[in-house]
This record gives sequence, C-alpha cells and structure tokens, in this order.
Amino acid sequence: MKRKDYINWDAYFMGIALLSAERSKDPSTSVGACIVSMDNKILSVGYNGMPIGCSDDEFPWNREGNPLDTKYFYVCHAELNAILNYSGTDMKGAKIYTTLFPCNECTKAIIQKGIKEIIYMSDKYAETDSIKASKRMLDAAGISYRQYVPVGKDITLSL
Ligand SMILES: Nc1nc(=O)n([C@H]2C[C@H](O)[C@@H](COP(=O)(O)O)O2)cc1CO
Ligand SMILES: [Zn+2]
Repeated sequence: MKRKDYINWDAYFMGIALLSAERSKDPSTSVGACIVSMDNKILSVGYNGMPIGCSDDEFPWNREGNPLDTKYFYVCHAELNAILNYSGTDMKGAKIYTTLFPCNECTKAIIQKGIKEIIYMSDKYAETDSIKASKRMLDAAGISYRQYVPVGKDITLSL
C-alpha cells in the first residue's frame, strides 16, 4: 500500500518557495517564488536579492532614509527573479507560488508571461496601493489568485 503522508502539490511548491526565501539577504522580508507548468513541472525559482554584479555586501538593505540609500531602488523581487531565471520559452498557463503577494511591477511581468494563477502565502501589504493595483490588473486580466492553505504538516530540514 502506498505511503499516506506524502505532501500535496501545493505544499510541495510552496515548500520550494519557502526554501528559496531562505537564500534572501534581506533582513526584514525574505520572499521566495516557484513557477510551475500546467502539468506540475517546476520551471523556475527565485528569491529577492540584489541584481548580478551589485554586491549584497555593498548595496543598502535599509528601509528608510535617502531613497538612494534604501534597498527599494535596487532589490530584484523574488517573482521577477523567478521569471528572469527561466531559460525556457513558454510559461503560458503556468502557476506562480510566492510567499508574498506580488507587487504591481511583478504583476505586470506575470501577466505578460501568460501565468494564469497566483498562489500566495502572506498578503501583509494588502493595504498598499501597489497591491491594490496588482489586484486590479489581475482581475482585469482574468488571472486568479488564492491564498495557500497550510495542510498542517511541519517539515524540519537539518541543513
Ligand atoms: N511581492 C514582493 N516580493 C518581493 O520580493 N519583495 C521584496 C522586496 C524587498 O526586498 C522586500 C520587502 O521589504 P520590506 O519593505 O518588507 O522591508 O521583499 C517585496 C514584495 C512585496 O510586494
Ligand atoms: Zn515585485
């Protein structure tokens, strides 16, 4: 008889998004994303980090101060990195698992790539205009989004 406590697809892909977030150097918010094809094959992963060549020891991680000395102008979001890290050509009908609801800029890229579903974990910035704009675009574009419902299984990784 087959094993019973295997994880479902959602838990598997959100788990990979969560593990990817562990690579982030952002001291306040680590984000991970995993893009999956219609037939449940992983296409790409990403986490929030500085662009290639922009040292994460030299670029700022501050949230406040002179805008040029904050991370916001520089950091590449997890979802955008996952899209850009994909070396294939066709993302149509794919799903994106992300640990945080996509901002308006990533949402544009998600839409343009033909991704059709967003599964997110946290929506902690739901009250910001960026996220409101994301939802407006997603609703107009007919892209669905739903919050991940944890299955109640804890997995410990000893790394
Ligand atoms: N969906 C997202 N994906 C992301 O990768 N990020 C990144 C950008 C920053 O590195 C960090 C947010 O920093 P903070 O404002 O919570 O200190 O998360 C942010 C959002 C929010 O929309
Ligand atoms: Zn973004």
